[in-house]
Amino acid sequence: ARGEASIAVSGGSTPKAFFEALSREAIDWEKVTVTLVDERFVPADNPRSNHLLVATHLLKNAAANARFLPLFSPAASAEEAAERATEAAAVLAQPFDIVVLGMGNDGHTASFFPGGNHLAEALDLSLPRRVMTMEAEGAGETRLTFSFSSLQDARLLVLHIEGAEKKAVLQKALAGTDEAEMPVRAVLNRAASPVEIYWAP
Ligand SMILES: O=C(O)[C@H](O)[C@@H](O)[C@H](O)[C@H](O)COP(=O)(O)O
Repeated sequence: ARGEASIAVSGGSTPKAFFEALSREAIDWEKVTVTLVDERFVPADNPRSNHLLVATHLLKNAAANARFLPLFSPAASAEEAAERATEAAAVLAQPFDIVVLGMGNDGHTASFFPGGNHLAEALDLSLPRRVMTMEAEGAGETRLTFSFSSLQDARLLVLHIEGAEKKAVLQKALAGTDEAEMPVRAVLNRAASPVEIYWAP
């Protein structure tokens, strides 16, 4: 419809089967830009890299022709890499056509972790679309993440989760409003776009 499309996907273990299936979809992938909701601040050859995950499971078959916009770059600091990613992402039409979020058992989504050093800022809708850094107890390495303002008005906003434990975590998130405790609540309660929840056993 617009001659191009963008999709921001999450990393972690949940999306692998989804990526494998999507990679075989016969669409005009050369008009699609794939990017990441968030990334670990590691190079693409590091097993913790979400770029590596997407390259392995999605950017192949029909989807090999898609454009990919990484968040990581070998900058002197995560902050510098975040600034570069923000500039690179600015060429994409806004809002994202599709955003696919995961959720951790601690109620994080993207890299919006409970206790994250930039969590309040990340969830502040008065701040512009950007890629920013995040550090938190449960995050492992420093993260690069799109802000909530970048993600919350996607034309299609999806929360993709699997298993009984995450179903219980989702129920707990839906039962409360404290976003510092469970940052996924920002998506569930304040996103401009309706959230389509896909749960598999
Ligand atoms: O970089 C990441 O890890 C993801 O973006 C993160 O937000 C993920 O969606 C959740 O941690 C769920 O991960 P699992 O699918 O592995 O449970």
